Amino acid sequence: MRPFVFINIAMSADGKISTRERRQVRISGTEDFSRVDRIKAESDAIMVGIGTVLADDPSLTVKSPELRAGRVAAGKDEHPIRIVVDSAGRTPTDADILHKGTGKRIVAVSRAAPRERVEALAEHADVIVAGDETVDLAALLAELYRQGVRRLMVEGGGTLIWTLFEQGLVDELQTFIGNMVIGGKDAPTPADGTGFLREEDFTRLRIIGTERLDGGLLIRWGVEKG
Ligand SMILES: NC(=O)C1=CN([C@@H]2O[C@H](COP(=O)(O)OP(=O)(O)OC[C@H]3O[C@@H](n4cnc5c(N)ncnc54)[C@H](O)[C@@H]3O)[C@@H](O)[C@H]2O)C=CC1
Ligand SMILES: Nc1nc(O)c(N)c(N[C@@H]2O[C@H](COP(=O)(O)O)[C@@H](O)[C@H]2O)n1
Repeated sequence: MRPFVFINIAMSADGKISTRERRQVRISGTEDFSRVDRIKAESDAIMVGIGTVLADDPSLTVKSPELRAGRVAAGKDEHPIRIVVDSAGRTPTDADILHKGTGKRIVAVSRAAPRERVEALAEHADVIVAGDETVDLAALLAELYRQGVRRLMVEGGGTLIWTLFEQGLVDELQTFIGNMVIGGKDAPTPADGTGFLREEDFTRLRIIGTERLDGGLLIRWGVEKG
């Protein structure tokens, strides 16, 4: 068993999620950031890859006091569990995700992570070991389910999202398309990694909702199970 896994990603009209220098840029406007805050508050956990932590230093906290209060009234922590997928245990111990806001954090590492890094991270987060060289995502999701996570939001970046699609571990994709062009053949996209080669392997999607926001477009896609 695994949680319901949905991805939320903001990309430019030309399909980039940041600049070629991997510098975080504002693609969403206030309307989309409010929506992101809502779907974050509705999730049990929120997950990013180590590339996103190193590039953006996100806190992944719920920003609205009303949404945080709603979670507490429902008997939950103020913020969803925050998870970093980090094979080698490279998360900086002063990263915002480990310090901003209350509640549980998880760093998922592989068995190849140096012991001193695991020990340092264990002072700030629960450490889950899954996989030999890279984090075994299916095993991680099974463990999260065992710990009570039923709804998991994935915020990026492109490498983690690609692997989740490659392994058939995604149920829904929410793509916000902002009204700008970023350009650059090396700028990250929503699903990087190696990509599929054969048409029969492509992940097939169906539109389950659309909405105009911030001069751009939100598309919600369901993943066709085949
Ligand atoms: N516009 C948006 O909504 C968002 C944009 N971003 C952007 O994405 C970029 C970061 O993306 P990436 O560099 O691709 O990093 P990423 O956040 O996808 O992390 C990838 C890293 O996770 C680790 N990892 C461990 N096990 C793994 C597994 N089984 N599968 C995949 N990865 C595994 C590896 O070290 C891998 O290099 C930044 O430029 C950031 O600004 C990130 C989040 C949201
Ligand atoms: N939804 C969305 N729109 C954008 O325009 C973005 N640049 C991002 N980036 C993601 O948001 C994270 C920031 O989280 P905190 O505000 O620190 O909680 C960042 O790391 C990206 O994952 N997202």
